[in-house]
Amino acid sequence: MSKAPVRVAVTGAAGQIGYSLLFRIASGEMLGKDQPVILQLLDLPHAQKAVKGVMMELEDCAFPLLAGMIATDDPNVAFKDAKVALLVGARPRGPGMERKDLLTENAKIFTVQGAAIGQYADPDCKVLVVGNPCNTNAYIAKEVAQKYGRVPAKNFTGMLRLDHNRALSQLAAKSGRDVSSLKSLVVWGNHSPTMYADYRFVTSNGDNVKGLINDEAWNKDVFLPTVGKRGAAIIEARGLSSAASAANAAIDHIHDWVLGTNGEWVTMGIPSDGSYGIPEGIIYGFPVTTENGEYKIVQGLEIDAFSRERMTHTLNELLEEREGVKDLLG
Ligand SMILES: NC(=O)c1ccc[n+]([C@@H]2O[C@H](COP(=O)([O-])OP(=O)(O)OC[C@H]3O[C@@H](n4cnc5c(N)ncnc54)[C@H](O)[C@@H]3O)[C@@H](O)[C@H]2O)c1
Ligand SMILES: O=C(O)C[C@H](O)C(=O)O
Repeated sequence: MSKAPVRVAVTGAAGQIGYSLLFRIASGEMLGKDQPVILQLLDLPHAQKAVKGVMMELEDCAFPLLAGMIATDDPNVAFKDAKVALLVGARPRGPGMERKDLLTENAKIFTVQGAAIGQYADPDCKVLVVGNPCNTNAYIAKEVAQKYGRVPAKNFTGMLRLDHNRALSQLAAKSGRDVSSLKSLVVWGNHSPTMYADYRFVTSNGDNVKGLINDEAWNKDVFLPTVGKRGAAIIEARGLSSAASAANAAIDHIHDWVLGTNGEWVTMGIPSDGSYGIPEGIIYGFPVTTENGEYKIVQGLEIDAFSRERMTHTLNELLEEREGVKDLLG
């Protein structure tokens, strides 16, 4: 018997990430090749015509798993009964900006959408915030949604997966090992240049990759800055922020959360439970494994002095961002 369709809400549906994302969701790459989906597309009133154009293209793909779609400018309609919500719609940064420069402009979007999710989404809705600064926007949506007591705080996540994937590619290139052989990477903290891509535990076919590379200066002077500043490098090269790779990371994040990682680690930005000394509730990149639709933080990792310093640095930035949105949360 075929499965019942799952409602997937996507905001910013007329944007550049939306254009890479929607076709892959509809083709089954996110929730599985046997899972029909109904797309609930949110964008601003002036973008509705463009959303209709994207829907025409989706129709023209004749995806067998696309069981329906709606377009709306009303968050309460877009999130109704959604089991997955991808919060992409927000202003992207331009050259010379940091992601946190978007905070005041984009933060209000996530108070409205957090309230809509809290009231109307499926109580088990899995929420991924992509719009920047994504950790703090996820924090805002989570806090606002908690006022309604329906969708639990743990369901609000931010996207660190693009950083994780970027780091994997850099490590594969440096070590000469296949990207698919690399296991146990984590990117701690904020989706910003302060993030800490920690390759100390990475293995490839049983070999420790840090040992294989054996070049501490490369870690500090090349790897960490390359991963941390990759978003800016793409803006500089393309004149626009990353889109296809961001959509790909969103697909990976939800795919693994829903369908499981078979014991392997991925990085998710999740509300801290206090693990590794990160204050409870902050949305922070952690190593997780997932099973049956639930994530679990990988525990017991040794945190050396260098790592602690980097983890605290990125935490401090998140604490500052939280302070910056305090008034919005009342
Ligand atoms: N977390 C990450 O790794 C990551 C990666 C890439 C981009 N991003 C962020 O994703 C966001 C979207 O990027 P993009 O390139 O698709 O931008 P874009 O400008 O191409 O598209 C954004 C879309 O969002 C819509 N929008 C704006 N406000 C909205 C609202 N309140 N409700 C619904 N829709 C709204 C716009 O009309 C537009 O269609 C940006 O904030 C960008 O910085 C995050
Ligand atoms: O860097 C940006 O502003 C876009 C995105 O967050 C990225 O990392 O590519």
